[in-house]
Amino acid sequence: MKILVIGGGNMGKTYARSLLRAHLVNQDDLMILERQSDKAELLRDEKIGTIYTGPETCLAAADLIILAVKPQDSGALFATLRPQTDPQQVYLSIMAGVTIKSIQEGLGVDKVIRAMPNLPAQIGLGMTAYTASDAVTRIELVLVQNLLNTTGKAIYVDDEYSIDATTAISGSGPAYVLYFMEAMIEAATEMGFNNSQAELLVAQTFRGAVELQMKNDLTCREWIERVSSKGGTTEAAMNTFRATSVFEDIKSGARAALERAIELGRS
Ligand SMILES: NC(=O)C1=CN([C@@H]2O[C@H](COP(=O)(O)OP(=O)(O)OC[C@H]3O[C@@H](n4cnc5c(N)ncnc54)[C@H](O)[C@@H]3O)[C@@H](O)[C@H]2O)C=CC1
Ligand SMILES: O=C(O)[C@@H]1CCC=N1
Repeated sequence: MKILVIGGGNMGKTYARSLLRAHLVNQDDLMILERQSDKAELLRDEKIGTIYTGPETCLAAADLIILAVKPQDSGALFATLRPQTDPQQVYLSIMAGVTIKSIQEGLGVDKVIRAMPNLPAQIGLGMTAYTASDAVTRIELVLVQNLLNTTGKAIYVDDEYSIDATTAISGSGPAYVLYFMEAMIEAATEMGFNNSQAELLVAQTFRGAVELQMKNDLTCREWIERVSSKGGTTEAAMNTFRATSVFEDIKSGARAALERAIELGRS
């Protein structure tokens, strides 16, 4: 099976590297199409498959095509691919917002899987949700599931609204978490730690809290209670947080991401 990744940016490279690392494909069967020649040149140095800057020779040779360009670039991409697409090909899109219907219409194909991964896929700790058009066979779906599993965990969802909602939670979510980390790192440096001490204190705290939450069946609130001593320091911090709208603000941010995903699907 030959795989073509279109878009050699953050996510396209992540998929190419994961597929090779997991031995799901070998160098000879992996192609990357990256329109920017300077980026294409850097990709060639990485030895992650054969690199192309135009679709002419690579598209027809591919059985599975991963669409990893920005949603705003999808219309122009579809126009260049459409004359050479083949209905037997399976298209896996990771573009935020772009609907299965618009991919089918834009490319003149039926077999489309829409997935929403996230950046930790780079280190095998990604979270992906995916769904598929009716034309995708069970075997093709399992194949793509195996591919997604090389980047972390993956769940199948029934509808595209859930893909947009996944975008708002786990797709964009790493940025929310890193923003919280950034604030804590800044607080630590203001308290006198140097940058690397501050980063270690904060990163290890996040790692520990996440592992606790994932390995045990307590809720976040129950864990917060276990950290908080009556009249202690955590309580002082939590009371300050609760006196502000930070909790609701985080939810508003996630909702704004959902609205934007839906909007991207309309444009
Ligand atoms: N960055 C992230 O954390 C996540 C991104 N996504 C989705 O993944 C997609 C890619 O995102 P990134 O990798 O971050 O973007 P990026 O900007 O790093 O990479 C996109 C690449 O596509 C190339 N490209 C654009 N049009 C092209 C064309 N017609 N032919 C060939 N190459 C073309 C660009 O030159 C660029 O190198 C987006 O649709 C985004 O919604 C999904 C989940 C997480
Ligand atoms: O910000 C974005 O639009 C993409 C989708 C999820 C993460 N990055």
